Amino acid sequence: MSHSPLTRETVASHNKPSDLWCIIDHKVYDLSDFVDAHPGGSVVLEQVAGTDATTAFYNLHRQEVLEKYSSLCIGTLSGEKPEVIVPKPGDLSPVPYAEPLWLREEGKSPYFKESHRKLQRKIREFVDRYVSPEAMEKEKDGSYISQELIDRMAKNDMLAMRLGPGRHLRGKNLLGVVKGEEFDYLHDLVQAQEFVRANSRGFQDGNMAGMMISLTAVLQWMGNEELKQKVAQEVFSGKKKMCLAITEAFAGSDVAGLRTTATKTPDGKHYIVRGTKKWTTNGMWCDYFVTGCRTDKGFSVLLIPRQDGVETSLIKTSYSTAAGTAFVEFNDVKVPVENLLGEEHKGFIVIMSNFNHERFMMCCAVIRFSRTVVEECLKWCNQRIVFGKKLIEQPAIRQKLAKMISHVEANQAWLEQIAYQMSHMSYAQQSKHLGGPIGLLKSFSTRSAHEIADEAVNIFGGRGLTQTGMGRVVEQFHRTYKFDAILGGTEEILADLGVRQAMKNFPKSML
Ligand code: HEM
Repeated sequence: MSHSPLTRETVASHNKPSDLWCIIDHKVYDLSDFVDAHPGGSVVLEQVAGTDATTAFYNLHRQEVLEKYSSLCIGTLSGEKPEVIVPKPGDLSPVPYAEPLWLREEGKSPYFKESHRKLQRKIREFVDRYVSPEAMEKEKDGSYISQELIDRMAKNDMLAMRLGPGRHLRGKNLLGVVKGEEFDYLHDLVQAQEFVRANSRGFQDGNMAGMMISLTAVLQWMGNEELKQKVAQEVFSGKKKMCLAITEAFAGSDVAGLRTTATKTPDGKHYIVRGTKKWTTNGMWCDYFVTGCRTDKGFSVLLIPRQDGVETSLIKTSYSTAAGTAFVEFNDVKVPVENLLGEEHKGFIVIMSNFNHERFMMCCAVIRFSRTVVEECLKWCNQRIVFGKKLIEQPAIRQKLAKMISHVEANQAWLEQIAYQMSHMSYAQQSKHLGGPIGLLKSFSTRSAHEIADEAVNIFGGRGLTQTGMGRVVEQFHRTYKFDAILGGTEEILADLGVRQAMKNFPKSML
């Protein structure tokens, strides 16, 4: 920090490549030692040497660049005040439409009560402080989630919370603001949407998505109570990791086409599992695989611990390898019969039982990520100057934004309504009445994501195709939104499910 008062005149005198200062948002930056390291080159900095470069800077950079390089700042201009809002961990975004309506200062909601608001604040701060920095790093270098973050989440019951409401939360005081017994699907929506704000799609799945879709099967269907408690404790405490291994190269949704076999040993004490699985999220580092197998009279689900004969290799997909997506091979793996989940040959129901929750989580996520893309576009359009005016001043751009905002708000409203219904229905009622609507919402919200990604890239131009800099989030969304359209049931299958379920409940008489 400089000790003498900083004035615009003093800054103007530091206008040479070897002595280069400039002003950004009323703050003075000494760029003399940074000129040669600047990713945008030295020439552009020399062009603004000694001047107020605020407009030029925000036309090309994200605010986070200034936070990263804060050491270059030597002080604030005497008598002036910075105007740019720098968010603190936990803050809501001041950008219109960047938060769902219920979260805005003026926002009311028939659904969200004080405990939802309290939980939202706690999780936002946690994500800003601990999840986002790691997520950005891992998304980039493709390495896996740290044990430190897993431990931190486990300590705060966040792993258990992410399985949704249920008996596993009994007796817990979640983040000190919600009793486990009171945690409903609106709390669930809150936690899911807050975690997505780390804006790292591969890491988002790398952050225990495998556990979210597999441990439920163990809790609900494992017959041996002692083994169930042991495994649940290991996973909720973050000591062991679990994933769901159903899809194969041969078959995805078509379970009848699976080729992994589980054959009982003559003494009836074990199964011998042989086969392969593909696109197993988190498979690279998991200790347990909830695995779909063909048994002699049908389909069965087994909890397979990692052991000799289980091999995992990394599959590179469009998102980061931080998700740990694996090709899994079971080469004559011996599994005790106690590890069977549900009844032998009746495994379909075991797999089906978590579909609604999984898809609901995916809706929460893709709708929240779509909203962030809208926020990015609004910020960019307000910041970017082309043909002498801000992008937002172009009517064609405003049309695009209007469409994107409408998709997000409509989907969020539908999502909240479904979460409310889920909170007031038994598991059986949910299965009967909500499988279709959740399927339709997932299908529709990923179609919306398609529209939003398309418009966002057009708005950002080349930056929407560039993995660093201003368009980073838009580029990533455009590259990865298809994960939500494919995983957990494709758009077509889910749209069809929505209509078929409606027809099942159709009155018998002609209307
Ligand atoms: C404190 C001052 C500055 C810092 C720390 C800084 C840092 C950076 C960084 C990290 C990048 C890489 C892209 C990104 O992450 O956004 C970049 C790119 C760039 N910078 Fe700067 N910069 C500064 C000031 C300026 C100014 C004043 C100008 C121009 C007038 C400028 C022009 C550019 C250009 C043209 C690029 C390439 C951007 C693109 O292709 O989108 N920079 N800068």
